[in-house]
Amino acid sequence: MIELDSLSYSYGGDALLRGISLQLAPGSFHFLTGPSGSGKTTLMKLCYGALQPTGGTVTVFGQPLEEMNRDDIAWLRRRVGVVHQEAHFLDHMTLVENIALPLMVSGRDLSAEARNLKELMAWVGLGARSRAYPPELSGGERQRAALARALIMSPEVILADEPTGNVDWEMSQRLLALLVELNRMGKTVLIATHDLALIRAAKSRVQARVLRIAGGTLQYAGADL
Ligand SMILES: Nc1ncnc2c1ncn2[C@@H]1O[C@H](COP(=O)(O)OP(=O)(O)OP(=O)(O)O)[C@@H](O)[C@H]1O
Repeated sequence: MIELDSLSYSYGGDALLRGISLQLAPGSFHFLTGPSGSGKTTLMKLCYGALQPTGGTVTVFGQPLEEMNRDDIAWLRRRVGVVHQEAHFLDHMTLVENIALPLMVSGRDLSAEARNLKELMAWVGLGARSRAYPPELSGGERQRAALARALIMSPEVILADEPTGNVDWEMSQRLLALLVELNRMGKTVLIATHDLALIRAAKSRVQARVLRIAGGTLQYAGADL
């Protein structure tokens, strides 16, 4: 589904990532951990075509990233839902309008999607907050809204960058439960997180592989986590 082969990446100076090979198989669940600044967000960006590798290859849905044109990248973005570390919303639009934005941009008929949208809002527990404006949301509501927006195009893969970054333990468990449920529905999930307690909590719920980036390379973390 997403395959990295001997990937390296540099923002201009020394290589940040070196010789990284990884396969995200359909339906798999991965955590990506590592120190701050180790390259977790960068690795995710390489997985959805926001960055091109400086060495090695990234293949997404069977197509090498380097051969993709703008239309291919747009197609890829519909199939890969990204929950960004800092979710940005348009403050003058309601929450439901923000979440529906990707549908509008891709020219979908919103009236035909209304039921899906309502179900999605309810599923993330924001049914009653649909008409709220982004500045009125709590941290946990923003994180769930970011997840809903990543899901609106029904992606097959979900890449979530610190999806529980600014929320308390109870809310992080709720977000984790949503991501585990998505995985049970067959979606491929990768979560970047510093939160080792979250990873431990997930172990009883889902068969997850834990990856760790350190010193530019990727290792599978041991059972001591
Ligand atoms: N656009 C950029 N230009 C130059 N350097 C960058 C850029 N984006 C990130 N970096 C640097 O690359 C390194 C890795 O950043 P990245 O955000 O991928 O790390 P991370 O592991 O996700 O960090 P954190 O856990 O703090 O979010 C950092 O040193 C960062 O300063």
